[in-house]
Amino acid sequence: MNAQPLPQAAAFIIDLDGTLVDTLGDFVAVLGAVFGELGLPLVDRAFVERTVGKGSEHLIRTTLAHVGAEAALYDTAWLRYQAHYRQMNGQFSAVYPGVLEGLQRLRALGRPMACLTNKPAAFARELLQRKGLDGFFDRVFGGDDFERKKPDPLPLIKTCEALGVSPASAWMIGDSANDAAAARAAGCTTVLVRYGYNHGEAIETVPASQYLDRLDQLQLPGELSDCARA
Ligand SMILES: O=C(O)COP(=O)(O)O
Ligand SMILES: [Mg+2]
Repeated sequence: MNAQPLPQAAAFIIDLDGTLVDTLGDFVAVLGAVFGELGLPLVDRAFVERTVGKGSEHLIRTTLAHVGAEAALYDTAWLRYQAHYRQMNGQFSAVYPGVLEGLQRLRALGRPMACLTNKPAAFARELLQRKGLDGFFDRVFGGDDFERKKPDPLPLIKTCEALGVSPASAWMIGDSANDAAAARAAGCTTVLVRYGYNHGEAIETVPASQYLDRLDQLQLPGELSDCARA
């Protein structure tokens, strides 16, 4: 139970991978294609699931290190990764149950909405469009739009600025400790989904105001019961 009343949500900022779309299949397919071309061992799905969420550069570097490849292969791997990702983006991905309904409900509230991901912005915009989710967002920002990525608060602070709201009145909905750390440091309210990728850790180890099994189960102030609050 939390004695502090939850702030009203003046804006919603929502993560992409692991929150709106299950993109693990895309990451596994793209890494498989790149590592196959480079003659490197392939990594399994569980490894990729633990490693996504901190941007493509981090994923490639960590995967190269994991298979014992030379770090000097990074530049080639990054170029091949982008080429394959462009081809496969969204092909092995699915929108999570409850996302469409949840976004429709939030959109109907008439408050500004942004998608904020560590994925490169071009891939993020293309994926949202391919999955029919682009129309819900006033702004979409990716990992290469700002100087630093989540868990740094900068992307959230800049997104709030772009939406014209203060961080203290914005709600960040994500799937990982990365999202929560950025939200906490920016001063946003944190909501976490239980079904995404939290670096191999149980999501409820990460402090949040609400944990959701589906996006359409988000409870807004006025609807919140004490037990729904962390
Ligand atoms: O690491 C990525 O590429 C994407 O991560 P995010 O959408 O969960 O921020
Ligand atoms: Mg995520």
